[in-house]
Amino acid sequence: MADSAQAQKLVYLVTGGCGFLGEHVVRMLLQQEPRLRELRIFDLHLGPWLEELKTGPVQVTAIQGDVTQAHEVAAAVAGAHVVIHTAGLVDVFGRASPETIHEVNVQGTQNVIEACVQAGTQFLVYTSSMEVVGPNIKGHPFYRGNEDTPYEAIHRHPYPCSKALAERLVLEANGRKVRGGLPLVTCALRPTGIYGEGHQIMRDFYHQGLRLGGRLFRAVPASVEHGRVYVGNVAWMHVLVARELEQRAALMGGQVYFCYDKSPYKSYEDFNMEFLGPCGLRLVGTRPLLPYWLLVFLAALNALLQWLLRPLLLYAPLLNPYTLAVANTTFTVSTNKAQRHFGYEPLFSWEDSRTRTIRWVQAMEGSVQ
Ligand SMILES: NC(=O)C1=CN([C@@H]2O[C@H](COP(=O)(O)OP(=O)(O)OC[C@H]3O[C@@H](n4cnc5c(N)ncnc54)[C@H](O)[C@@H]3O)[C@@H](O)[C@H]2O)C=CC1
Ligand SMILES: C[C@H](CCCC(C)(C)O)[C@H]1CC[C@H]2[C@@H]3[C@H](O)CC4=CC(=O)CC[C@]4(C)[C@H]3CC[C@]12C
Repeated sequence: MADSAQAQKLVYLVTGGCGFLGEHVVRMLLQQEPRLRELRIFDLHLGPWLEELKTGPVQVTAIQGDVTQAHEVAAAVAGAHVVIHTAGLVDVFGRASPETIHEVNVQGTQNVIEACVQAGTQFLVYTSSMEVVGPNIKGHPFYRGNEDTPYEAIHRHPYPCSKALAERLVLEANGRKVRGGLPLVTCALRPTGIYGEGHQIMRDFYHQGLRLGGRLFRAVPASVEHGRVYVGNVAWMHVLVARELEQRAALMGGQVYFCYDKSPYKSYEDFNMEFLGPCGLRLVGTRPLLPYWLLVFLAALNALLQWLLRPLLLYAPLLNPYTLAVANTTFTVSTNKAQRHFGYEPLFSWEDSRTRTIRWVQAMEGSVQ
């Protein structure tokens, strides 16, 4: 794939290319992959920003489609050299049913794999998640762990269950013969909590803080550490993996990689304050304002209300037993596997990542709904 005769010859498909991560992957590919001839962006909802990309040297093809529809996926994959599958239903708040989450995340991924096999597409990069590992339902900490750290991964929530199943499908598909007889080469990337421009939960916290007079109230002890990674670095890692898969198929095929960078380990809330603080918000309390037992009670109450109200309306607050457990469990990654296997170094320093995210939050001020 790398020789110069193939300059500007490659066709890439990015599923979920209009999502938070997907948009960064799309823009990163256009900046960092000189061999691109055509970039296909497949998503349930296409963004208007795609129009501006269509004037460049690379053919940008927007495809409105649904990963649960095998024929739509097959049509999008036909003729592609590489597929980056980021599309997924990211729902830990109970907005979608467990069946829908399974259908999109698991069946959708199976459809992508089958489409690659049928079309003769040899390289598949899958966006998995740290949630495939944990935190588990027992709340065991994962402290500075790497891809080989033993951890009891037990899930009940539909989102991590679906990501774990989908990741397994992708890894098991490595080596399958695609049309033409060559082996499929697959790889799964596991971001920790992604942040950066376009991050919906950061947006929600910002607006909540504004509504509360510039304050947010601490709910999680500062001692609980969370792994976070800048969206630009996650996108860069996808681009690099896609680029290196052919040359290093024997090493990288069937492997998982955590997505990491130099972002500091902090609690979820303290980390968010790195951006929201310079935008005028304050985190009140050095300890959680409410005792943990009360949060557990409120989370359970929210779950009950969600269930009771479901026939009438969708009640999906941030606090539920699952998000409380995740937010209260240390999960941090310390690894250099991506660096060893394909030379990954973060493209954005922590200072750059922080500045970019702050600028994005500040730009929102003018457009507060
Ligand atoms: N946001 C985070 O912190 C993390 C996200 N991930 C994974 O990264 C991937 C991208 O997540 P985000 O960008 O945060 O979410 P997102 O919701 O912003 O993006 C997902 C995209 O997939 C599209 N999509 C959903 N259902 C679809 C369907 N049936 N057919 C076609 N497209 C569909 C959506 O329209 C959206 O554009 C997901 O696979 C998620 O599991 C992994 C770790 C952390
Ligand atoms: C919503 C949580 C923060 C609010 C907690 C409360 C209500 C007590 O104040 C978020 C805390 C941790 C987040 C998750 C984490 O970053 C890992 C994730 C990985 C993914 O693949 C998807 C998203 C998420 C599950 C993320 C979701 C929000 C949190 C639970």
